[in-house]
Amino acid sequence: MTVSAVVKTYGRGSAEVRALDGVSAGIPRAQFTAVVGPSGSGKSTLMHCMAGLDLVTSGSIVLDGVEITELSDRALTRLRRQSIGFVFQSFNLLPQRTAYENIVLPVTMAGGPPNHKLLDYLVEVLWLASQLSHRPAELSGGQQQRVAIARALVTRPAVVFADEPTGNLDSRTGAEVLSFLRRSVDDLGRSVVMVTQDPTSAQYADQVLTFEDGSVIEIAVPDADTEIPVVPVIASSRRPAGASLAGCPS
Ligand SMILES: Nc1ncnc2c1ncn2[C@@H]1O[C@H](COP(=O)(O)OP(=O)(O)OP(=O)(O)O)[C@@H](O)[C@H]1O
Repeated sequence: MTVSAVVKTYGRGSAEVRALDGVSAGIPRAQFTAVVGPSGSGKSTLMHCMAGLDLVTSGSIVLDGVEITELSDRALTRLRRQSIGFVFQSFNLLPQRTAYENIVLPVTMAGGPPNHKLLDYLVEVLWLASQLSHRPAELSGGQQQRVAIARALVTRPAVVFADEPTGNLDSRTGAEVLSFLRRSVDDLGRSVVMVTQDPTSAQYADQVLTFEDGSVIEIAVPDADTEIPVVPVIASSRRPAGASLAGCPS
């Protein structure tokens, strides 16, 4: 995904806010990109524009060769359903549906059957086997976020956008969630873009875009040899060697 000279303004005249002030950045395929910066610097606005949830004022955003800023509403909706997965701070699960129904919802809404090999894999690595029949209110925050990650990955999207995915979790549970996002890059070849205010979360990323006042002021590549925090079961290195998904359809 390539973002070129993107400007996004809200309001007019003296009330105009320039949320994005000519942002350019590459989002490499099958890599984990973290977007960091102070509150109000434009991180969420960029993510909403990249996900086709908000229109740019000017500039270009290309996903898999498609200029998404020129798509119709209908085409954008299709793009979001087929090519984009979302993970939100507040989980956004449907309260009346079970964990299983929430996970497969994007596939059933598109009229297709779920890919059972992928589904089995997601349920196993996200430790959800014993929670599938539970409703969200019966799950912990970490369990709900793991359901949301499975839901985001079940359509095999080109990009997963995660907006403060650990914001409502304690640090240990947050580390688990970050490890799962890391694995969705390493094991399933997904591209992940995560907005976060937490600098330690950015340690899980391959590249870190730092925002200030609507502009990217730094693009950094964290040291690949840096150890990231250890969480149970999941390996501690940036590229976990254990429990790989060999043979799992990506
Ligand atoms: N719908 C909107 N209408 C008007 N102004 C907006 C709107 N959305 C965002 N803004 C403004 O655009 C700027 C960037 O906001 P944005 O939410 O992208 O920042 P952020 O870095 O994601 O902040 P936070 O970390 O607090 O979520 C801010 O000045 C914000 O007030």
